[in-house]
Amino acid sequence: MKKLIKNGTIVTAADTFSADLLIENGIISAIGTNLPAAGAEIINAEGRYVFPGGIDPHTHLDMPFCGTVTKDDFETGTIAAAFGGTTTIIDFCLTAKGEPLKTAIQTWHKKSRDKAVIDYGFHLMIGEINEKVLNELPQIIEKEGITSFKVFMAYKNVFQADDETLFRTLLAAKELGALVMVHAENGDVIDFLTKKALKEGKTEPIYHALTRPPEVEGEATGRAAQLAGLADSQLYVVHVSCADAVEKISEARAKGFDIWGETCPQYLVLDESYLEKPDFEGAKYVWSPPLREKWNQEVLWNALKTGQLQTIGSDQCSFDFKGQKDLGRDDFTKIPNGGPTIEDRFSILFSEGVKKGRIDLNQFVDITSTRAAKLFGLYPKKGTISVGSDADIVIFDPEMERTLSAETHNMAVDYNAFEGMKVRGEPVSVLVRGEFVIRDKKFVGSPGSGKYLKRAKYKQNTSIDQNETLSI
Ligand SMILES: NC(=O)NCCC(=O)O
Ligand SMILES: [Zn+2]
Ligand SMILES: [Zn+2]
Repeated sequence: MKKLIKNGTIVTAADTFSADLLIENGIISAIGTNLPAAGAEIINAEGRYVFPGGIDPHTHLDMPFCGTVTKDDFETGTIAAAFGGTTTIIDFCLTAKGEPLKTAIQTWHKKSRDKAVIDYGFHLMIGEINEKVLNELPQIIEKEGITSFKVFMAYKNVFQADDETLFRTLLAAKELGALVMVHAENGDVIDFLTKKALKEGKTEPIYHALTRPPEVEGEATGRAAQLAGLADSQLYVVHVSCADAVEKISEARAKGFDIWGETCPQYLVLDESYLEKPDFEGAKYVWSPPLREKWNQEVLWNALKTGQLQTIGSDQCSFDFKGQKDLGRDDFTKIPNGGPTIEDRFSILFSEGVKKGRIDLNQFVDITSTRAAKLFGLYPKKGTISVGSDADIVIFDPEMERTLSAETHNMAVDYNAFEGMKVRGEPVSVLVRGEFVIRDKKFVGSPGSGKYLKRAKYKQNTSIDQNETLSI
């Protein structure tokens, strides 16, 4: 059905202006005033911002990890994402050594197909590089439209890949048109430090942070950047948590390397002291990389403002406190790493970023949506408000207040990492391809309505201006 969003303030990464928006067949068909209203449902957005739907480029839904499986699956996770103003996610498809990549992708399709309520794509984990993998990659790009690969430099004996694998992945990605993402922490050094800590009887959650100091993130970030430079390839560093890593990304960018960085809401507003909460509550705040000393937060905000970091991913990877985080009560290395963040990514960035003057409104849109669309081959179908784009829209009340809490959140987990935090600015209604998924703060979507997105290839050094229309 035709819809006309009237009287709102449209905000893109480049502009802020008052105009109406006509939606036909799921696409934005006109932007302007005095648009033809005949037969259209009128939606009044007076006093509200009209943003392009958020794109969360970093989620782990229904993912086996640390001896358990993340609590949120593609249904609960995408419903929560939609409440939070996100209309597209890109989830990490795990692979296993020796198993065809295609099998892993089929598993991820099965997990998501009948459940997602918003659109979604996959990044593909690369754990090994051999002839079989190299033969499969071109088809994965062409047929599946998966144009980003993920290499873990940490989680020794689980996901960690060696430098040869990373380097060869960078070379393959350059040739094939994919973006290489890295979890940049030195897994070997962490392995040594964690074993040493346990030997010394240090078992509490805080030792998770103390055995993964900023230097191990800075070192791995610098190493990955150098290898990307040597391969003349492209690199995206996920979940940047500290000044050491920002510095390495900035240095590499200053040399002209094609390098991008993402941070996450938890690193912007939480700090290392949370891991010291009594009664094992610190386990709720176990992320890798870990939360850092508070002063790092302003470094991250400043990097977003100045463009040294370009995106915000939730790194949604939720585990219940009871029954899952509990696994590590006597040994911090057994605490499942990750937390519930998919729902609050957008609001935290708006409230703490725009409302506190750390970033402006257009930067907010760029960081939460447009830049990820450009980097991951979705622009301009996704990530902006323009004629011909998918009508993925967030109608946002900039003054509405909410207190983040497990009692009211829509994620499936039994705690909220930001419990008690007050945010100002909230999505009121959210549309995906012209259909309401959230309407006046109520879920009205349906599981399985989310569409799998085949993504365009990465174009080196041009992603910022990548402007072609995609036929997906
Ligand atoms: N970040 C985290 O602690 N958990 C999710 C997996 C990952 O991204 O490393
Ligand atoms: Zn990671
Ligand atoms: Zn992650």
